[in-house]
Amino acid sequence: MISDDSIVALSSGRLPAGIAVIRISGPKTRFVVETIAGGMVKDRVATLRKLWATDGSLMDHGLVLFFPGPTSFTGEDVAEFHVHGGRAVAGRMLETIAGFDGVRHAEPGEFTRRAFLNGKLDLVETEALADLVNAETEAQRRFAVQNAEGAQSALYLGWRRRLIHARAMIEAEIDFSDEEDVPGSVSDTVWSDVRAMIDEISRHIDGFHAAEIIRDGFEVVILGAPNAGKSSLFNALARREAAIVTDEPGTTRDLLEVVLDLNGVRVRVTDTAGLREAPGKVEAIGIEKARAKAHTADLMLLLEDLANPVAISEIPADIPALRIGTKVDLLKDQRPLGAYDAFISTVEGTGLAELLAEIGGRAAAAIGDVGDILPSRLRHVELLNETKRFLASALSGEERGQELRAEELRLAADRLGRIVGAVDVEDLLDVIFSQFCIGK
Ligand SMILES: Nc1nc2c(ncn2[C@@H]2O[C@H](COP(=O)(O)OP(=O)(O)OP(=O)(O)O)[C@@H](O)[C@H]2O)c(=O)[nH]1
Repeated sequence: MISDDSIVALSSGRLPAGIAVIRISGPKTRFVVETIAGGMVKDRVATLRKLWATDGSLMDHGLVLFFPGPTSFTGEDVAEFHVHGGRAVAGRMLETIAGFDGVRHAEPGEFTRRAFLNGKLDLVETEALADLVNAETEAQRRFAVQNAEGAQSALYLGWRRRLIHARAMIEAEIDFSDEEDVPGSVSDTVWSDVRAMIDEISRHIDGFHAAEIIRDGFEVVILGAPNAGKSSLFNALARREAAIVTDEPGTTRDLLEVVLDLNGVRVRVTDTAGLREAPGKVEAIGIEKARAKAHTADLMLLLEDLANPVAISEIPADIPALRIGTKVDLLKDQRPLGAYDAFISTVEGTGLAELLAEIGGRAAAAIGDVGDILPSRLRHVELLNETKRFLASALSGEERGQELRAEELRLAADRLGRIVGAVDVEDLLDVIFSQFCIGK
């Protein structure tokens, strides 16, 4: 599909910078290059040219690259101008190019949208490309790059192919059921493959939590009685870990969050209000929030002041926890009573590096092998669950007859097709492309 209009945008980052890359895609690309660069350049070869405005004045001196469609990123003619990364230079270039008849400024994600519409990328690869552009940690980058290269799509398309094959076999069996030469075992083979596929899809869906951790972070919640030393530990973790990704705003007064990058894995640590029978209303709300937050944790750090141990109650039993004895410096020669997983002193710095290593190890274990192919969006999980439901229904529906079972296989394959965008996805496009920045 070739668009009528051409689009232009600044495709590189914030200015000023060493170089700014201005990209144009669409039918007017060739004409714009000829006009601005004083003639065409060789396909796919970087060429240094003087760049002229339409009034004949010199705008800059830069590299020009021309990628003829359909073998370009968008599938259309595409050109890039690599100019000096000053605001005025980029501004003048953009204004000049967008001033050509039939050329306009691009919407966010519009280059990628054209690539999708021209069959250069499927929907899952498009989502992975958005993840790659937004990746902040090494795990996020590794996860996104393999999916952008098509690993996740290949898995879904593989299942879809097997289902299409299964359906063809069942339909052949229906058509030739009177004839002697269709062996009865065909149907057995088909249904045992469908059963195997249900297991494979279930295992794949189980990996979604790992994908969520890669993307949103491993959730660590610090809990303990008032004065147990929670805020001191929180501050120490925030300061000790050099690679803080962001200090996320939007946290409430009583839940404070810091985001760490531990060996390439995003880890979110939340400090909570001290747990006790609250005397006041405001504190009671804070304590409620702390308890609610504990339920969403991947790991709880349960802090107890060794000099004044107060065990905390009503902690979720099914969430992994580390029981941590704090203020170990105050103990001097006494031995701590009770079983603790770690001892720390934020005053002397004892035990903090070990604790960080333990948290980092657990976060890494939670995401498993980054090479695993996981569903990366809730959208994928929902469609995979529908696929599974149709398959389970087809598998157990012997009494309904082969025609209906074959139809359920078709519906299952259709859901897989929707994940990669091979079937009917118009309604999703605006949502997906709004995740991109302008120029991508
Ligand atoms: N000696 C010693 N004192 C500590 C240590 N950690 C914290 N404290 C002190 O213990 C007191 C309480 O520390 P916080 O970190 O504010 O404790 P908290 O659990 O956040 O307290 P709330 O906000 O009331 O829930 C402060 O006076 C700290 O200076 C430590 O490792 N050693």
